[in-house]
Amino acid sequence: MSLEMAKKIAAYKAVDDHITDNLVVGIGSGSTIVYGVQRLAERVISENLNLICIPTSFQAKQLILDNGLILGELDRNPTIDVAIDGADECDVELNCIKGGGGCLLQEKIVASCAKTLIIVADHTKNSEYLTEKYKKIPIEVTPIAYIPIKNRIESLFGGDLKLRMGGSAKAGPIVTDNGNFILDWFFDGSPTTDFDGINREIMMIPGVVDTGLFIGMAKKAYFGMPDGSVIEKEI
Ligand SMILES: O=C(CO)[C@H](O)[C@H](O)COP(=O)(O)O
Repeated sequence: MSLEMAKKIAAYKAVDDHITDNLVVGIGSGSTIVYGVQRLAERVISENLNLICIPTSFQAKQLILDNGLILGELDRNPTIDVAIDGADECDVELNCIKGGGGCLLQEKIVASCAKTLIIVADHTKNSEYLTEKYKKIPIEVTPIAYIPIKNRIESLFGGDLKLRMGGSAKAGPIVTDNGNFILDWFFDGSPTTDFDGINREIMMIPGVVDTGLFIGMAKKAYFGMPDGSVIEKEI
């Protein structure tokens, strides 16, 4: 089974297991959630569900609108029943690295407002510990502070921070939905690395807006497997 199909079966199962009528639903960002929104839209039509969807990015907002779902906002719906989102890596305790798509800030805000955060991913994201396979931790920063933050993190913890560039699609650095930069921290952790402590220290550095370390936030993860099965991990 292709990676795309693995993403799809994970997202479909998560939506089928967790979505019922009259919920406020957080909609994540990335390629896997696209299938989740497809399934939501199918079920809204076939079961006449009443759902309000809260986006985690410009992409998520467009997905909600393009699929004919009801767009909500945190001002009106600050409590979210269930948020469904992808991840770049997810460890045995369901701690995650997110932000590969550059949307980590709104993703973390929405996750923090959700009673339940569900992760949907293909099997390549399922790890023992963070940075086992995915070797970078995205950090959203205020543009004027990116060099001091880079220097500070490198001297505190080592590794190498690189400003995420737009490549051929954009000259210069990418700018997030919130007008910030992303520093990708290339860092090799181990099963004993204290990512919770590291996250807390990084969050204290002036100019850091948020990190892609989602510690203790997810309750359940669905991983689509090459054989067509879906592995479920729950805390
Ligand atoms: O955190 C994210 C975006 O900021 C995504 O959820 C993460 O990158 C996973 O994306 P995909 O579903 O494409 O693998």
